Amino acid sequence: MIQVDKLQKKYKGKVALDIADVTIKKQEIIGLVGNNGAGKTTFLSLVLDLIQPTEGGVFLKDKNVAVHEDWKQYTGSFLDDTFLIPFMTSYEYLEFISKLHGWKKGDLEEFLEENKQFYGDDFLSGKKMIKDLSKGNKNKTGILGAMIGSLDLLILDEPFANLDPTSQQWLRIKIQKLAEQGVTVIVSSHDLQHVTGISSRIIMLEEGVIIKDVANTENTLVELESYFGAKIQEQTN
Ligand SMILES: Nc1ncnc2c1ncn2[C@@H]1O[C@H](COP(=O)(O)OP(=O)(O)OP(=O)(O)O)[C@@H](O)[C@H]1O
Repeated sequence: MIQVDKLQKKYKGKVALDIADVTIKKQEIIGLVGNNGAGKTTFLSLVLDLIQPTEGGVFLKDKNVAVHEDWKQYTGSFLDDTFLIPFMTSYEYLEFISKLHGWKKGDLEEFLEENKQFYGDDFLSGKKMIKDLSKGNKNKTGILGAMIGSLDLLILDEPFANLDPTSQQWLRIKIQKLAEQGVTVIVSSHDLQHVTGISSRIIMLEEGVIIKDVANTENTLVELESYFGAKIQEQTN
């Protein structure tokens, strides 16, 4: 599904990301972890062709994302508020995205009915523009927008942040269901509980380099917590 080939991104000569080679298979749920500045968003931005690599490339279904556009048809993503349209209501935004994917009104209504536990009654029927929504409801709008279309790949940056506990649980179940249906998922998160709760594989970045790439097992959460905990010791010593 995803092939990363000698991917490097430098900002003013300083390496932000340097990944020699990574393959992500269909239906994997990748939990991308790492401290602030580790390179997670840089990696996701390169996969989504939002920034240009200094070297190498990302291939989705064997096609370089920087050269071909096919991947846009089957890739849903939400990295941050810049993906939203601030002067639209949530419904207008989702309707806009659904039209881009060739959905009819009935398709959107069905999608909303299927996912209605994720949003409150007044969330989609309200007249509030996205710019006036709470941070959590903005995130819900972006996450729902990312799930519209014939998804083969879903990419979410910090999706659990600002969501209430019920919505966080809903999202965990939803991501796992999507993977069961054949979707490949990459979730970047600082929330180790959530990320190990859903992922099949954990990739850890540090200073732009992959330092861990392991199957997620029952011990992974404890291992990650002790790894990041040890950083405090290193900093205080
Ligand atoms: N536009 C930019 N110009 C210069 N440096 C940048 C730019 N974007 C990112 N960087 C640098 O690249 C490195 C990786 O940043 P990135 O945002 O990918 O990290 P991250 O793991 O997503 O961090 P966080 O957890 O804080 O979101 C950091 O050193 C950051 O300062």
